[in-house]
Amino acid sequence: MHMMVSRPEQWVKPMAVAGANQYTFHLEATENPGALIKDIRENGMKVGLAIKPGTTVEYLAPWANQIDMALVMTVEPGFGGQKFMEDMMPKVKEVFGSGVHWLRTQFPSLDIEVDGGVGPDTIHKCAEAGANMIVSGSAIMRSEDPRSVINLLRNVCSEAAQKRSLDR
Ligand SMILES: O=C(CO)[C@H](O)[C@H](O)COP(=O)(O)O
Repeated sequence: MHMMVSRPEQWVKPMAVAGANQYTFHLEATENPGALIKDIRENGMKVGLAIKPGTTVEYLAPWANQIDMALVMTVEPGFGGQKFMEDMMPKVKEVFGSGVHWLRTQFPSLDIEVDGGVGPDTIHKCAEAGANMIVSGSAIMRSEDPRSVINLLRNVCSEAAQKRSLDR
């Protein structure tokens, strides 16, 4: 579950009771991420931690060893159909030339999800940066052939992951 809500603390137990196996909350929405991570684990769920475009990845990094998935939003949260923000990709990967390496390099086994504006035109950027989980709404729902779009998105991510593991 991606809980795009304020006060995410209040929904942990209800979501666990409803059968959720992962609870993703927004870093910006809580004053105590550590306590919330502990509570989610104690309720038997995996932990996802999301950051909005305006939040730098340095705020997420201290929690990266305690979570299962980092979610880098590539649009402002709110609604589907927005334009993919390519300038979020350095949060996932390396900024060429600067020597700064981010999530995929520092946390090779972390699940990294991108959400917003992801489709056939933008998936290569996400996959090459190192995202291995994606959310895609409009690109699939507005397609005349959703199945082929899903297959394409899946294949591009798998091939990039395979290439990364061979390069290591
Ligand atoms: O919930 C979202 C933003 O708040 C998602 O980005 C959205 O549902 C994904 O849709 P799209 O692929 O059209 O960006």
